[in-house]
Amino acid sequence: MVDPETPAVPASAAAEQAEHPLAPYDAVLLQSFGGPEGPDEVLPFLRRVTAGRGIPDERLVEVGAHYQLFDGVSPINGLNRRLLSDLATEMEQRGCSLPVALGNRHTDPFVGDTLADLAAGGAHRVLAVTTSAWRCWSSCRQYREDLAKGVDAAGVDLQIDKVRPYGEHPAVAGTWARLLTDAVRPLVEQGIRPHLLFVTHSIPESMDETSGPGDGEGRAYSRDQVALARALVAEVSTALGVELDGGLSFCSRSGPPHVPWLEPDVGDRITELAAEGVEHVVVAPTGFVSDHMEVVYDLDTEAAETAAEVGIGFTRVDTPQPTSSFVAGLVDLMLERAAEARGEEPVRVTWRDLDSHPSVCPPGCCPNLSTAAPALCGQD
Ligand SMILES: CC1=C(CCC(=O)O)c2cc3nc(cc4[nH]c(cc5[nH]c(cc1n2)c(C)c5CCC(=O)O)c(CCC(=O)O)c4C)C(CCC(=O)O)=C3C
Ligand SMILES: [Fe+2]
Repeated sequence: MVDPETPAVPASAAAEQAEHPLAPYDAVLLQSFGGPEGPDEVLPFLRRVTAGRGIPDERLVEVGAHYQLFDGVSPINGLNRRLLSDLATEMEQRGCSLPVALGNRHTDPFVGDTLADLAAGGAHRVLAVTTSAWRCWSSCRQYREDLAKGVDAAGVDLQIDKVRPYGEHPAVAGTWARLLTDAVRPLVEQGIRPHLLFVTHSIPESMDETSGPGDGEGRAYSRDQVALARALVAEVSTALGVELDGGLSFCSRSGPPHVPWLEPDVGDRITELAAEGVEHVVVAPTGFVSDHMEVVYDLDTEAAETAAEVGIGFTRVDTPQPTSSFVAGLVDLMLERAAEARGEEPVRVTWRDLDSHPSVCPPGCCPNLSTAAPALCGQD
């Protein structure tokens, strides 16, 4: 019997919404850095990235030349478009489809424009997922500042949360373990004992020292990544039944020479390893989830050249992003964050015994050392 008082659609729609696995969110923002996609886009991009940052002009010319080697095209935007579509497919297959859109800091589509679009499409609560997995101002809080600026610029009323920093999640750490083991296995089978050289983006010492919660020990950026490097060395050694050696190094230093940045530089480290008698390096850019200019230039071009010069073998491990374990893992992280937003206490999965970190950044987390700026998704 049909009750004429009962609206047929709204009630079931409401029930369906309440049961949506990603509730309370109604849209997902994939948040990234952006990169140029043609020769004419390089300089404007570099000017935007370095505006007010005291990067010497020589460095801009040098970095511009790296991009021009690839016809001015960074791999980052294309890979992000692919990730967007992979995420949409995975979300659909797992019954948690929502609008999902890309918003960049430095190239179109910019975060503010994307947030305006999502709001115009009816979104109220947005879940942000950055393409940067680690904790420091540049890799975490600056994205939170982008959200605050974006909401302001768009003039929209959106509540935004973000997934926790996720370098230790199986999406990243577990995927690296598999990719690295697969890269090392054939070498070990040939009797080679490669050195496992992990690489992340260098940052100023001061940014590393202040990374992590304000009341913590600092150095969250380098400590988390050293912890991953150690766990991966142990994992690959066990998996292949050999005792391998390895450690973390850094690429893409910029800024004035008198300002200390994290070291050793990957090229210097390769030279040192060759002098120590190492015959092969396997380079895993664990600081990045996908190929960026830093990976295709600083590693595949420059570091590979250094290895050839000093006469040692060089293998670069693929980055996690195109794998199904990475894409599925990001969706797991989104579901975890949604459960937290509903007041549940989901298990925080991490790879091996690596530590996880809060989804809502604690006060003073990864401060902006030049100009304090409002940021979303934190307690301050
Ligand atoms: C920690 C970190 C990440 C990882 C986290 C994340 O992914 O966000 C990252 C990512 C990226 N950095 C990128 C490009 C650049 N970064 C620069 C400058 C800087 N990066 C820094 C740090 C980081 N950067 C820092 C402390 C500076 C100094 C000036 C400043 O404090 O801002 C400059 C200026 C020229 C130069 O000095 O090299 C460029 C062109 C691209 C795009 C690549 C592409 O096109 O494929 C991506 C993904
Ligand atoms: Fe950078």
